[in-house]
Amino acid sequence: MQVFDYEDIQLIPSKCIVKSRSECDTTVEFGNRRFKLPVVPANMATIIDEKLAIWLAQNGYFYIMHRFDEAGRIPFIQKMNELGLYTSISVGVKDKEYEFVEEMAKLGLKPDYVTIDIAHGHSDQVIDMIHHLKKHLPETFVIAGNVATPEAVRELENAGADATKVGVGPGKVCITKIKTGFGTGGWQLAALARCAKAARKPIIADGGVRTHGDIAKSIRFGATMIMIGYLFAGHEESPGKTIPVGEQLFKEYFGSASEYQKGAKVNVEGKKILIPHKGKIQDTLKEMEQDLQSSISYAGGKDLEAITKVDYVIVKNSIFNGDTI
Ligand SMILES: NC(=O)C1=CN([C@@H]2O[C@H](COP(=O)(O)OP(=O)(O)OC[C@H]3O[C@@H](n4cnc5c(N)ncnc54)[C@H](OP(=O)(O)O)[C@@H]3O)[C@@H](O)[C@H]2O)C=CC1
Ligand SMILES: Nc1nc2c(ncn2[C@@H]2O[C@H](COP(=O)(O)O)[C@@H](O)[C@H]2O)c(=O)[nH]1
Repeated sequence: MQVFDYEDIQLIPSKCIVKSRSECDTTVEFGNRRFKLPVVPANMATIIDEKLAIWLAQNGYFYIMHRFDEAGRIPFIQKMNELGLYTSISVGVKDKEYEFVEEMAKLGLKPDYVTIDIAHGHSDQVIDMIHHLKKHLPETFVIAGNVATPEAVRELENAGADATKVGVGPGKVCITKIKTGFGTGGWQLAALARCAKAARKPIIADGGVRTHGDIAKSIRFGATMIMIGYLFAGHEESPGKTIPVGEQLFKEYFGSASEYQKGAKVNVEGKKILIPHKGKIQDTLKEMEQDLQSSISYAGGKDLEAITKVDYVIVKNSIFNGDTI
C-alpha cells in the first residue's frame, strides 16, 4: 500500500482562470446547509463551547458541540432553537446516551446534526446508536466515527450514517498511536484517500491538520469537511484555560481521552499541551478562507470542486507529521 501524510504531498498547480483570488468560492454544502468553509472546530472541551458555537452558527460556519457537558445538551439545543440557529451536538454510545436520544425525541427537540463521537467507531456499539438515532430522530443528519478503513466507512454508511469521520490517532494531543500501536497517525492522508474511494456519502477528515494548506490537501484526497483541533486551539474564544508563563500567555489544549478530560487515569489516550495565545478566531477563519481561495486559484478553478481533481507528487514520508511525543 502506498502511504503518505500531509507533509509528504505537494499539489501541482493548473492554469489560473480567475483575475483575483476573491472570485474563488470556499463554501461547501453539508447536510442541507451551506457553510462558508469546509472546516469544523473539533468537538473537544478546550476547542468549542456554547458561546463559540453560537458565534459560528450566526456567522455561517459549521460547528459540532462536544458531549462532555452531558446535562447541558438539552438546554443548549433549546437556546439555539430560541435564537433560530441550527443545532449540532455529540453523543457517546453508553446506555444513558440511548435514554438521552429518547428524551430529545419526547421533548420534540430535533437536532439538525448529531455526531457519534468515540475512538474506535468501527463497532456494533456505533451501528446500534445509528439505528437508535434514525428511529427516534429520523430527520437528523447523523455523523458517525471515528474510523480508519474503507470497510468501516461502508458498514457505518449501510447502517444509516449520513457522513463518516475518518481519523484514528493522528491528532496533535493524541497518544493512541504511541500507546496502542494502531491508527492512521503518520498516514492520515492516505487513509482518507482509501476511505474516500469506498464512500458514497460525505467524509469528515479528522486530525493531523497542521497548516492551512492541509485543508486543500484533505479536499484533494476526498474530504467534504475537515475537523481541526490544533489550529483552532489557543484563541481568545477557545474554552481552554489561559496560563501565563513568564511574559507570555498560553492556552490549554487537551485530548478528550486525556486524564484532564476524564478526571481519572483510566485508558488514557490523550495528553495536554500549551499553545501560545493566538488572538481572535475570526482572524484565523479569515486567513483560512483567503488561503483556501488561493488554493482554488492554484487548482485552476473557481470553487472547491477544482481542488478534487488536481495532480500531486509525493515528496517524502515522515511518521510523526512534525509532532514530538
Ligand atoms: N480520533 C481518535 O483518534 C481518538 C479520539 N478519542 C476521543 O476521546 C474521547 C473518548 O473516546 P472513547 O474512549 O471511545 O469514549 P467512551 O469513553 O465514551 O467509550 C465509548 C465506548 O467504547 C468503549 N471503547 C473505547 N475504546 C475502545 C476500544 N479501543 N475497543 C473497544 N471498546 C472501546 C468504551 O468502553 P471502555 O472505556 O470500558 O473500554 C465505551 O463502552 C472521544 O471524544 C473520542 O473522540 C480517543 C482516542 C482516539
Ligand atoms: N487519540 C486521541 N485523539 C483525540 C483525543 N482527543 C481528541 N482526539 C482527536 O483529535 C482530533 C483533533 O486533531 P488535531 O490534530 O486537529 O488537533 C479530534 O477531532 C479527535 O478526533 C484524545 O484524547 N486521544
